Amino acid sequence: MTKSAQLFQQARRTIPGGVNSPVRAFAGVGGDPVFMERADGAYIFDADGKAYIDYVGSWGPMILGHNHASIREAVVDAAQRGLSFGAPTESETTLSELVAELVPSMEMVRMVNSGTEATMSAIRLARGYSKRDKFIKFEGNYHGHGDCLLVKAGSGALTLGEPNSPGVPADFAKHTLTCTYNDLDSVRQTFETYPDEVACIIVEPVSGNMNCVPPQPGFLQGLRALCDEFGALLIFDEVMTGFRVALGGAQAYYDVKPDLTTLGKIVGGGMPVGAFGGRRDVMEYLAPTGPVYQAGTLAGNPVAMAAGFACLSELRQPGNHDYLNSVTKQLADGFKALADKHGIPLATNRAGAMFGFFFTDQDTVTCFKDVQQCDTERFKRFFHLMLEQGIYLAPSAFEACFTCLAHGQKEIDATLAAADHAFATL
Ligand SMILES: Cc1ncc(COP(=O)(O)O)c(CN[C@@H](CN)CCC(=O)O)c1O
Repeated sequence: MTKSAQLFQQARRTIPGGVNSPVRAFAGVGGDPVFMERADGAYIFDADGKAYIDYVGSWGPMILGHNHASIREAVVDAAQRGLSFGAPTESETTLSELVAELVPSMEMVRMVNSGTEATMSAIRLARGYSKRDKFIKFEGNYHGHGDCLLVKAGSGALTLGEPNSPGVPADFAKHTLTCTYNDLDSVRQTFETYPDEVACIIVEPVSGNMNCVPPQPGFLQGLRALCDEFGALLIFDEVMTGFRVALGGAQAYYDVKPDLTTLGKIVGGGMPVGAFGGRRDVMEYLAPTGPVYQAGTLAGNPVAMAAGFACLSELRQPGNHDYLNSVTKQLADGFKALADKHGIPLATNRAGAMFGFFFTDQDTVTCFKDVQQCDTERFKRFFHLMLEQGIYLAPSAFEACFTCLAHGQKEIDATLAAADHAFATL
């Protein structure tokens, strides 16, 4: 028995499913999860010492590559002054100012501990500010596990086939209105059905939780116009796309300005950080300046702030996003060319430093229903063929692949060689 298998057997005795987040459990691909022990650059190493080229990157945060010296040194330096004070520190202002500089729509920022906290808080703020109860989300979008958000969610919930999670009272779900991604008519119809009741739209400006599905031309601009027409706030959930699709996020890439933005993952550089922010008049409605309550013991933790600041300071260096885009294009185009070579129907999507591939003969994949028609059984076989060859993809057909600055030509060539073999063997 491998050490990873032993660790999994032991973990399941005290941790549900042996994991602290369901998508890690390999339920979407079958087999047992691989226990990892360390990571460096583009590589992650399992408990048995096997190396993998990593395209999960801790589900997005590791855009510099693992164990980056500037983040590690910042964390060690901050930790030497104490881990947490429960009092304001300069480090929170320093990171908030950097976020506001890189994402100008975020005039004010509140730090939290996860993407889920960011989205649930942003929705509460939008509801409090607008004095409206309903909000619009999209099928296949995932915004964390807040009760009102686990309605036709993507990501883990989709993989586990329980889009409407038990434990969410119907009264919570009834105010969540679900529309079709890339379908502005479905949004207009919903607004017209509830003309003065919709507080906000929350959207992944590039979907990454039904695998990678970018917005069709005009979709995000249309959501902006509909929110303005019906007096709702537009929330971009950039937990995944923030600083990844472009340095300024998907809102910079597509030039659409939301009222609120949620962040996670990269903003913490691998430490537990989420954030939400936006228009000053809206954000000042938040306690203690306003009546909408939100709080957190470890929010703005100085060690985590140091990690996030180091990560963004490094990432913003000139040329980095051009490099990430070129790596992502090479991989997506390479997968497509190799699938064609082997007569495997495959569609690919990409946006900035994220990409996805779908086993389907559809020309395009633009919404949840398109994704549902894809061959997930073929994905499972492909996933394991790649894992055996030392390529660590997201263990779900409904997750995107993430590139990082440590992915060099050697890693790209090795990944495409492994894909060539996997496509030939499918
Ligand atoms: C767009 C978007 N919004 C919110 C979240 C929730 O963030 P967290 O609470 O997991 O930090 C996420 C989390 N993403 C998943 C993977 N797609 C995290 C992985 C996991 O659940 O373990 C997200 O992608």
